[in-house]
Amino acid sequence: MGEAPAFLFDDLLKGSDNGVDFVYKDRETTTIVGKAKYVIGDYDDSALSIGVKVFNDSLGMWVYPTVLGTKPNLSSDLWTLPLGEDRVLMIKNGAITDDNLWFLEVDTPFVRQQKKILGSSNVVAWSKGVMGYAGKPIVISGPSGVGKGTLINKLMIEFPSMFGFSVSHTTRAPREKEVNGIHYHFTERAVMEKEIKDGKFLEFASVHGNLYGTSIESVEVVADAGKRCILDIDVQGAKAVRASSLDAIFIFISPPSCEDLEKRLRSRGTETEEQIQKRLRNAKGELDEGKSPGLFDHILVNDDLEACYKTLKNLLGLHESADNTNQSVRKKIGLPQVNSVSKVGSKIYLNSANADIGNASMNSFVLDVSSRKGGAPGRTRGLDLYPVYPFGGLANGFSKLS
Ligand SMILES: Nc1ncnc2c1ncn2[C@@H]1O[C@H](COP(=O)(O)OP(=O)(O)OP(=O)(O)O)[C@@H](O)[C@H]1O
Ligand SMILES: Nc1nc2c(ncn2[C@@H]2O[C@H](COP(=O)(O)O)[C@@H](O)[C@H]2O)c(=O)[nH]1
Repeated sequence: MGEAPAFLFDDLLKGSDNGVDFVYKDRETTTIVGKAKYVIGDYDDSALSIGVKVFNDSLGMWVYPTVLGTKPNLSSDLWTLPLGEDRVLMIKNGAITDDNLWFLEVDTPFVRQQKKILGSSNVVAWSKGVMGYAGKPIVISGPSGVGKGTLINKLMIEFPSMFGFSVSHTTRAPREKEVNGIHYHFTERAVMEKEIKDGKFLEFASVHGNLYGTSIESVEVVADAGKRCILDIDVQGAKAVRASSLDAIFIFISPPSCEDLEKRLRSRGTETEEQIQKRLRNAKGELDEGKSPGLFDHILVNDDLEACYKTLKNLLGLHESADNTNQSVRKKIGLPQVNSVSKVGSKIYLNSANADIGNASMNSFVLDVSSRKGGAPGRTRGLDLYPVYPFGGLANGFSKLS
């Protein structure tokens, strides 16, 4: 039996409180967070996605912020409400299950970090809400040739529906068997630099003379597929991600010796002698940095490949060999057409116009955001949505996420 809502059903039907705003015909909602007023809607006829503008009190004018992350598609039937001091929750009425809950982050650690990078105080970021948890993203780092890619491939082959690879961008030339969009997004330096300036990257670094980076989209694409994201990035990138709001597990792969590392780089046969020397020189610094306190959660020595893979699986909690341990427990329930929204603590009560007091179980929903995790970049996980009877209690057959 669930917890009784701490209010009367009539309050729900009255709707708007706690800063909740609804749009149907006016085409935009207004939500006040702190001292700023955020207007969300489809006020721009030429746009394909939902627009955001902010009333800046100190300037006394409207500003159009840089909007990061995948933007929600247009909808003129929206609810918005503030969630704390750092984000706005947006509910798209009648949208498909995976597109109905969105968070506009206005002052989260990620947004603050991006404001610094972009040198602008007008930055916001969208993050799509998903039910349940997919496991935390995994950052795998270590010197070139240590076997990161080999270990990641083994995971992806054994657990294809659980893991997704974050496809990085790079300015280096493709190797013989590398495919654009699968191994990397191969790109021109000028294009990548422009995209970095536009705030499209979670992290980027100059590695062995080329530019490499993880775009926000590459992490989001994996999260959207309900998979756990694996990032293969260098130590500088790992540091940047550690400093970001991406809640990840950080694993450093170390070689048994520098001689073994050299042998592996040579046996791979993908680099020129000059490039091998450069990678080996850089490896020394990376091996020292790998030991930096607080940076990596786990350090694995990749001596015997099978033994190292087994240790990796154990620390990721993958004791079974079949791909049947999908940690994503996303519940797929659709929302009714919501006609009133009310917020009590971290629970948002959603009611349909068709609510029939006698049989309202499927018309009254609680969206519980108390176990919310993650956020931009990526997705906001850990949401729970369950139908309730108007005077308390969970509807039959549903359990709360715990
Ligand atoms: N434990 C191991 N023992 C021997 N060889 C290994 C081991 N692990 C990986 N290798 C081999 O070492 C070479 C380099 O491995 P891999 O390409 O996976 O390294 P990497 O860390 O991904 O390198 P980069 O950072 O340059 O992409 C490959 O030829 C691979 O087959
Ligand atoms: N900081 C980042 N480092 C990255 C990214 N993608 C890959 N890498 C690292 O670069 C080196 C070299 O890779 P290679 O494919 O040229 O051998 C290696 O250490 C990778 O981990 C990234 O997006 N960001």
